[in-house]
Amino acid sequence: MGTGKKEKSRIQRQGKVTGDPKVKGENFYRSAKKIKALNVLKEGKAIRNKEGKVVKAASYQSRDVPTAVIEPNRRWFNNTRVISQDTLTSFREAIAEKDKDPYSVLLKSNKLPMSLIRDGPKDALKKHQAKMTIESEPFSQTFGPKAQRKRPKLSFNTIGDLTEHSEKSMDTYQARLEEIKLLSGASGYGGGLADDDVQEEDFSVATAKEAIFTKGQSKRIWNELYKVIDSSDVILHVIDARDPLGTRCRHVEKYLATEAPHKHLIFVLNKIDLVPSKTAAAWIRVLQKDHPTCAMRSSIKNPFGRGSLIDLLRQFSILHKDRKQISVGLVGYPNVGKSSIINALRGKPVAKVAPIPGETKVWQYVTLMRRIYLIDCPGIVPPNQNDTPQDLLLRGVVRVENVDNPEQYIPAVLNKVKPHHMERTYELKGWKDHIHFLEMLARKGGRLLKGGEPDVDGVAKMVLNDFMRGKIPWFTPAPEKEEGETDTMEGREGRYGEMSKKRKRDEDDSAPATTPASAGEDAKEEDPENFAGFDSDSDSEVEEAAEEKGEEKSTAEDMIPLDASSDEEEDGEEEGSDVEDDEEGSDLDIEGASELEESESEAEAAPAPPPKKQRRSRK
Ligand SMILES: Nc1nc2c(ncn2[C@@H]2O[C@H](COP(=O)(O)OP(=O)(O)OP(=O)(O)O)[C@@H](O)[C@H]2O)c(=O)[nH]1
Repeated sequence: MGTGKKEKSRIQRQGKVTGDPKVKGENFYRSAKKIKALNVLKEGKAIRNKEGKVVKAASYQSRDVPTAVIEPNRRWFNNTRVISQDTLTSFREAIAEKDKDPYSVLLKSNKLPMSLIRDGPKDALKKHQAKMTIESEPFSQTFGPKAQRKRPKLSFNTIGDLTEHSEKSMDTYQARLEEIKLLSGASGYGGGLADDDVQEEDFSVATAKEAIFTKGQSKRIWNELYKVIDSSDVILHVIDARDPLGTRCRHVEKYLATEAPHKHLIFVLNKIDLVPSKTAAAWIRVLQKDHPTCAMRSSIKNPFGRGSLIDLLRQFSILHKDRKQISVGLVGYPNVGKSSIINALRGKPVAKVAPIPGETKVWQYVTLMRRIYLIDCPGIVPPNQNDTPQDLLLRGVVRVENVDNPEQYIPAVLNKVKPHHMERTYELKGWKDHIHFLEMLARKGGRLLKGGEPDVDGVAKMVLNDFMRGKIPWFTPAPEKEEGETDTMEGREGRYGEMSKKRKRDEDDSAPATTPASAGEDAKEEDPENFAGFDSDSDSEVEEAAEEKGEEKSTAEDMIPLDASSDEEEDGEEEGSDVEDDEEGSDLDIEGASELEESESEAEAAPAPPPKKQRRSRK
């Protein structure tokens, strides 16, 4: 016997005609619904009185709720797990420990009850209590003569007072705005800012700054940053090894921790060839407490740390196997070497590198491997009221040629660099103050103005450039070691580092070395394997020379605007990059945005992320 359909066709086939509905097949079995309906009929009809009114309703007509005990069952609450308080506590502790550890990654955190872990029982209780207070406080306690709640102190009682107050504060605000505009050089809007731009600026800073000291703070640059962060799965925060705290951008760290905790943040301590290896190691120790940290010397010919960084990125790409590719964004202060890292990783000049800040104008994509894309971001400077122009200048944020009275920053340079390093670098001795130093230097180099006056301004700019480009050795010592930490700064006296013996020997024997290569020798001496120093024809030197000659610097020849349709270009013939030999494949391409829509001078001190839909996303 088959199913209804089969049975029907069998009957038809055999030519049997049957009127018997009981034959197995269609309608043979009664459904549960039908059985229920039949049972209702069995239970009898309603009892009616003589007049035909219902005295006792039939069971199917009754509206009484039947008394029944339902056995409780955990399965009612779908997808729940019941665990004891102890298990919850130990789970909470274990996960919180993993969550804090920068070296472990919590994948699929959305499947874990993270609110239980993050808020903790006490916080949750407090929140609940606060809510309850608001909800349960009776009207009489809140308002009226017996009110217990404190009244807010308002300086006005009527709506008229309020209007007057707001008008007054608007007037003072405008007056203050005018005053700051005058002080900041944007007076009469002759500072090159359009009327609207000036309106947009946040002049809440306590001290007026020259416009050039707001570089890297414009709304456009911060929009670029948020675009890069949005599009990246891994963020490489590039830090200058000479001033790790100064070039550490805590704003980005905080933003990632609160807004995008699923993105991986890695510190890359760049330019380690310019600091002694022990200092680099000490800073790595400090930084890696917060996030995984890699050390880099970004040179195409002689890089350091390239292999381990590529390995790390590969691990992240394996971690996100489900994705077609991962994007790695490089962010950080201007001139810390973001583009140089990209070039070092690729093993050839693909991104524009220059010894001047603000060379990268817009974000650009570079393919490292088939599954790993790199995104270069323009240098950003988090606005900080405590940062003086001097701090910003010495961090390399500002282009020295644009600075007025550069000699005013020389005392800070002399303060940061050990005197004998200055003496060796410039072969000078016995200056009384910074002006005397500049005059001596100008006379020595024959940099004289009309009438034999020393060109103090020009020499001061040269010294500032030498300071920023690593020609003058300097670095910030790492904080004191904690108990149990082995690496020390022994043998180094004072606040700032000593030159290595080898460098001293070299310089005794020959002319003073004033190149980054020589600064790199410090590290080389201490750890010859790791810190081989830049070659004499290193990037910075080549570029500097090119800059002096007015030549074009190394750039990506084939910069394609981001919006351009060619998303992936095959470029498998390049040499010198073992990245290309990656088993993943070798489709290498570069994309860059060439158009620069807005002027960078539009400084805005509030780098809040724009709404996501406004950011230009590549995805
Ligand atoms: N000595 C040394 N110099 C480096 C290193 N990395 C970069 N530089 C130099 O630092 C300067 C700035 O490098 P860039 O790669 O242009 O820096 P950036 O962060 O991209 O700068 P922006 O375009 O302003 O964002 C260049 O002169 C590089 O040669 C390094 O590891 N060691």
